[in-house]
Amino acid sequence: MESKLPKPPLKIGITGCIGSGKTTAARIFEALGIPVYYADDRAKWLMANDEQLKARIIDLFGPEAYDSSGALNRAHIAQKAFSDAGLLEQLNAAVHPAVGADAERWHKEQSGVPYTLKEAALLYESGSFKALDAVIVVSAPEEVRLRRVMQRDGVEEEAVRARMRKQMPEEEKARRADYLIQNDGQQSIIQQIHAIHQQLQQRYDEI
Ligand SMILES: CC(C)(COP(=O)(O)OP(=O)(O)OC[C@H]1O[C@@H](n2cnc3c(N)ncnc32)[C@H](O)[C@@H]1O)[C@@H](O)C(=O)NCCC(=O)NCCS
Ligand SMILES: Nc1ncnc2c1ncn2[C@@H]1O[C@H](COP(=O)(O)OP(=O)(O)OP(=O)(O)O)[C@@H](O)[C@H]1O
Repeated sequence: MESKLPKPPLKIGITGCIGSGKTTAARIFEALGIPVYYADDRAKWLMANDEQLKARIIDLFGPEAYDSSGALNRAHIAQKAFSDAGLLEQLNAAVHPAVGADAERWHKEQSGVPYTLKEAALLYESGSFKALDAVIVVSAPEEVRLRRVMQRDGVEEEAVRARMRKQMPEEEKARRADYLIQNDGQQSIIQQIHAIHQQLQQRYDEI
């Protein structure tokens, strides 16, 4: 007898430059019932809990990379990594494959939904977009992004610009996007997200 397995969900990514609003947008998709993998958060969890990754981070950043309770010293790592291109490259090379494998495991556990979302700042830069069916890019002008992050994190302009310099330019991401959300503060992202959600549901139905 022919058995019909339920179709696995599509793998969709959501990305954008620092402060574009990708986490804000991902939370709205989550409210529509879509499971979201938050790569930045998960990366930090893995960096604090995966013994092999921890050993590599101590190699790169010294024992100060963790405090006495074993928590990740984000400020120490950020200060060193974003001012030393070689070190950032080595950090990325250690963290990105671990996150990629973890995201794959997570996706396999999801069912009964038309698609899942992987929210990550560096989907294009890390190459992990290749494992996805489509990518949504959240876009906002640089000055808006800068202001939002300075306000959200209480940091100086230069700290944000140091991260901006390590990311693919906004225009390039927008050009590559399968779906684009404009989050310049002028147009409603809720309507845009709703429209993309419907298109993705349709895409799943047509597989
Ligand atoms: C340096 C760390 C500890 C700083 O932590 P912090 O809480 O301040 O930032 P968080 O991880 O939440 O990232 C905030 C934003 O910074 C930018 N950013 C983070 N890592 C990178 C990177 N490797 N390259 C460029 N931009 C980055 C992104 O826009 C990201 O959304 C952390 O960012 C890190 O470990 N980064 C390297 C691993 C990585 O690439 N993680 C992100 C995706 S898997
Ligand atoms: N349309 C908007 N109007 C006003 N504030 C917004 C809007 N979108 C996002 N923000 C605010 O801007 C800040 C950055 O948004 P968010 O954290 O979602 O960006 P992100 O792309 O995930 O950033 P990062 O790359 O640092 O992880 C947050 O404080 C968020 O509340």
